[in-house]
Amino acid sequence: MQSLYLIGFMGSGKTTVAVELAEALQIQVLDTDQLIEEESGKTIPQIFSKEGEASFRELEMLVLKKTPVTDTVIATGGGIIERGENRDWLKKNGLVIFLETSWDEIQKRLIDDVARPLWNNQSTDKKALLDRRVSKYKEVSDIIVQTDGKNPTTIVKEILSQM
Ligand SMILES: Nc1ncnc2c1ncn2[C@@H]1O[C@H](COP(=O)(O)OP(=O)(O)OP(=O)(O)O)[C@@H](O)[C@H]1O
Ligand SMILES: O=C(O)C1=C[C@@H](O)[C@@H](O)[C@H](O)C1
Ligand SMILES: [Mg+2]
Repeated sequence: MQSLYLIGFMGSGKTTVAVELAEALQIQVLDTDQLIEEESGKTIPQIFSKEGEASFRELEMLVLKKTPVTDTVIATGGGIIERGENRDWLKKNGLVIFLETSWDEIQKRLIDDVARPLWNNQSTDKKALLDRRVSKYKEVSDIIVQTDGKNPTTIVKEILSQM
């Protein structure tokens, strides 16, 4: 089967849901953020602080294009859709699932987060970033699941019912 790519904003649950979806389908799971950290030998906050966001986006594109296009669930980073090249690649190669999550819900989920450099950057307007990205997530998605107030098991069931 075609690989399943989970997309959505920080805190939408891509990493969490990917594990459970892969388990349900009995296929492997990958996460582009984890692959970037493994390949670079650095954490995401280190890459952002030492090399900058542009360098992170370059690594992210290279990692995305190396992901297996069959039999895998792949959690992506929240900004994977920022590059047109990535959007084109996702549309061509994957079954893309958008975990749509409201601003209020995202704020609740990430209240204690310290690992997401953009979330923790006081000069970034996160609400504006979400608003700007929503149309890009929708542009590439084959399936959209609303996640507010639902647990990962329910979200997985809804994904499977739409496949
Ligand atoms: N459906 C859910 N309901 C409540 N909390 C959730 C749900 N899904 C994930 N969470 C929690 O929200 C936080 C963020 O989840 P997760 O890391 O899976 O998001 P993500 O979409 O992978 O974010 P990122 O884009 O930064 O990688 C975690 O603390 C996780 O436990
Ligand atoms: O939304 C984003 O731009 C990001 C989300 C995370 O998954 C990581 O990819 C990184 O922290 C950037
Ligand atoms: Mg994640």
